[in-house]
Formats: sequence, C-alpha cells, structure tokens
Amino acid sequence: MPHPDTESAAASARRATPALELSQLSFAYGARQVLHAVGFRVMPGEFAVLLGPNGAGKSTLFALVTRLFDARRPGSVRIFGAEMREAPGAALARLGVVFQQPTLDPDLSVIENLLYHGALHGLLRAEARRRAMHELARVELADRAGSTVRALSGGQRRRAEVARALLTRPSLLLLDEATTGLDLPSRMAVRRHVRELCATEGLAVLWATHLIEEVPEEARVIMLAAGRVQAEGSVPEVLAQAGAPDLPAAFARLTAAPAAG
Ligand SMILES: Nc1ncnc2c1ncn2[C@@H]1O[C@H](COP(=O)(O)OP(=O)(O)OP(=O)(O)O)[C@@H](O)[C@H]1O
Repeated sequence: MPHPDTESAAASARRATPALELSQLSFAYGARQVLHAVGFRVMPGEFAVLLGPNGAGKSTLFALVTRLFDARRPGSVRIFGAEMREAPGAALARLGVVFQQPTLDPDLSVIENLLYHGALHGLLRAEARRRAMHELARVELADRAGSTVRALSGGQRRRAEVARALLTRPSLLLLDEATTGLDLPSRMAVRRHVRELCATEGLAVLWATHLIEEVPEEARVIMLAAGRVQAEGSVPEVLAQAGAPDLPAAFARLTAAPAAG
C-alpha cells in the first residue's frame, strides 16, 4: 500500500466516494421514454456540465436526483454513497439545488426568502441569518438583503438563488439552466462564483445547460441527447469521442444523430 504522502492526488481522487453517482437511470412520462439507462459520476470539487439541447432530458434527470419524481424508477441515484430510495434523508441533506424556474417569493425581501429556506431546513433563526448574510456577501448582495425580490435585476435574483441554495452548506450543488435570460456579465458572475466554490471548498457541481459557451476548459462534460449520454469526460476526451475539432462541432455531431436504440 502506498504511503499517504507519496500517493498521487489522482489516485486518492479515484478512491474518493463520488458526490453523485447515477447508474442505469431510466424514466418515462407515460408511454414516452425520455431517459435511457443514464449513468455518470461527479466527484467532490468537480465542475461537471450536463450539456444537451432542449428536450434532451436534463430537467427530468434533475427531478429524479432531487426526488421530485416518483422514486420507483429503474436505476440508482447515490449522493455521497447514500442511495436516494434507501436513505433519502442522508442523500438530500448533502444536496443544494437551483431550479430552472425562479422560486424566490417576489413579495418577500431577499433575507426573508433565505430565512424561510433556513427554517424549512431546521436552522435556528440566528444561525440562518448569520449564514444568509455570509452567502449574500459572497454574491455581492449584502446591501440588497432588505430589498424585495421584485426590485432586483434578473442577475441579482439568480445570485440570490445561489446564495439560498448554499445556506444549508451542501456538498453537491445542482444548477438547471441557472443563467438563462441573463446578460453576459451576469452569466459570468454566477458561473465564476460557483467555480470558485469547487476550487476552494471542494463543492461538487452539476451545471445543466444547452449553451456550449458555458463549458469551462477544466470542466467534465456529460453530453446528453435524446435521453442518452452520448459522450463523457474532459473536453479533449469528448472531442476525441466525437471525432470533432472543437466543442461546437462535437455538440452538433453528437446531438444531431443520437445513437439509435
Ligand atoms: N411532464 C411531462 N410530461 C410529458 N413529457 C414531458 C414532461 N416534461 C418533459 N417532457 C418531455 O420529456 C423530454 C425531456 O424534457 P426535459 O425538460 O427533461 O429536457 P431538458 O433537456 O431539460 O430540456 P429544456 O432545456 O428545454 O428544459 C422532452 O421531450 C419533453 O417534451
């Protein structure tokens, strides 16, 4: 057995428990099969992009991972080793989510929204307030804590949603099209904040998008089309799997003619 000091970072990363591990995950709306035996992993500290065109199945996959949909589906969802069906409490406790549709109450202030979220998760009010102000400061919204959500710009609202998702200190953060409708500087600000959390705090992130330009160089890419994983790996690995010179070409190739079956 290698001495811990001499063991490579890559070797220890391979042994770590995945933050998210999906295996053979399938789902149908009635007779309509929309996910076909999907499987992939996201490791702690990893920024993984679930990249797929509209209708690929990204939101459906998120609904299964967050247990919004019936847990009787085939396949397994593990969060830090806890299977969602067998140990939903342990699995969900590690999870933070920013959904595609905004879910802040527009008539409450920013801080009231966050405190309400904290109360739902059993945080004491003083602790929730302390954490809320910390998270709002990190997304540069501390000075807007008392403003109603209605008075915020689109970019500020998304940043407030990220702050709220982090209130419970998740180890795995899911973001579904988190930057839809934002201008470029706002999109970059949200993505930069989340990438920093991966690098500095070991947060695992699954970022779903249909925008190729949202894929950072260092990301792991899971390309989903027609409910199937079409390619997976680092950007160079995905390019090799697609036989394409760049990501737009790989996306076009892999999403235009998904594998039949
Ligand atoms: N409630 C539903 N009932 C029936 N079909 C649905 C339902 N929700 C989604 N679908 C279908 O399932 C497929 C996958 O949709 P899903 O929303 O998961 O994809 P997506 O990749 O998130 O797309 P988008 O980027 O447009 O949100 C699509 O064909 C969609 O029409």
